[in-house]
Amino acid sequence: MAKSSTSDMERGGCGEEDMTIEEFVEAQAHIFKHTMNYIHSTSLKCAVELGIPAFAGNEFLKPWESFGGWLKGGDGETAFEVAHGKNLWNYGVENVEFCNSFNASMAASSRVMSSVLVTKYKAMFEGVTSLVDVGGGIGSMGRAIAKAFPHIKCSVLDLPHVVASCKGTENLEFVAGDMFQAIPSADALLLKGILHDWNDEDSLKILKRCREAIGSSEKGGKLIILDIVMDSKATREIAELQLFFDMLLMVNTNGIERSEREWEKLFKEAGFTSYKITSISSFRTVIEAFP
Ligand SMILES: C[S@@+](CC[C@H](N)C(=O)[O-])C[C@H]1O[C@@H](n2cnc3c(N)ncnc32)[C@H](O)[C@@H]1O
Repeated sequence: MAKSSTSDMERGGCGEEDMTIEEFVEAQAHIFKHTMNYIHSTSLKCAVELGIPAFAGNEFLKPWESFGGWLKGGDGETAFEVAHGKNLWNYGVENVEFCNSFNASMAASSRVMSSVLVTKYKAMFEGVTSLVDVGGGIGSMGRAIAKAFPHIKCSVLDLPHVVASCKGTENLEFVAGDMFQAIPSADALLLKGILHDWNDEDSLKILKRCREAIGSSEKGGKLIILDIVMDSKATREIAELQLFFDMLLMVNTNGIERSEREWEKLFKEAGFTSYKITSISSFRTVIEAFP
């Protein structure tokens, strides 16, 4: 769910034509409460996999106070920006403790997911000799792939302040950069929890850079995207959890959780011709996209 224009929101927005903003916020609060109950009832491992600890700090609670005003058309691209004066990624440049704690939570989530990916779904890496983890944080996923597949040359691309003190290994290197500007060429690009952080316009820019980066791969190249695919047939609990993440993204990053139809549209516009969806848990999905 992305922020609609003010007039859209005032008309009810978000496909709920006769909902007022107050009713909308109330409905979101309801989902939030149920989701918290669900998370409480799941294992710690599940909460870590979902990256929940990353969103439990004060920095992520404060934007909710600005949420109502922001929805009504307040300044700032996100409620996070209203609360902190900067977007999430720029805020991390100067707030080292916050940045470290966010990166550590993401790394913990990637540790849980990578162990499943490199064992149960190792076929996805067949024929791959080089891979870039785009927005790969401090390299938890990259390290697991480099270790499991020593023949794959792995790179982790992230913002300079994130990778500044990360050390590589024989087949793992860290690249400081901006995925909107350039992505190193490779047979495969992995994007975990990246595209859902951005609206369609920005996601398309990233996908076009990805398309360029795999363009010269002799093997044809592919993207391995780990994100959510919103599913209208999901159980109520899972649907609420997915909507909860959709709200977290709307409040903090101007991102969106997408349905298959929305993913497909983005892939087509970015020059990908086919894709394959594999559900790896009740909540998370891998989408392989091919040029
Ligand atoms: C939600 S985190 C996901 C991290 C990692 N993929 C994972 O799941 O553990 C998003 C990542 O994108 C990075 N990022 C944000 N803007 C970026 C940019 N312009 N270029 C490269 N990385 C960026 C952030 O620093 C952060 O590490």
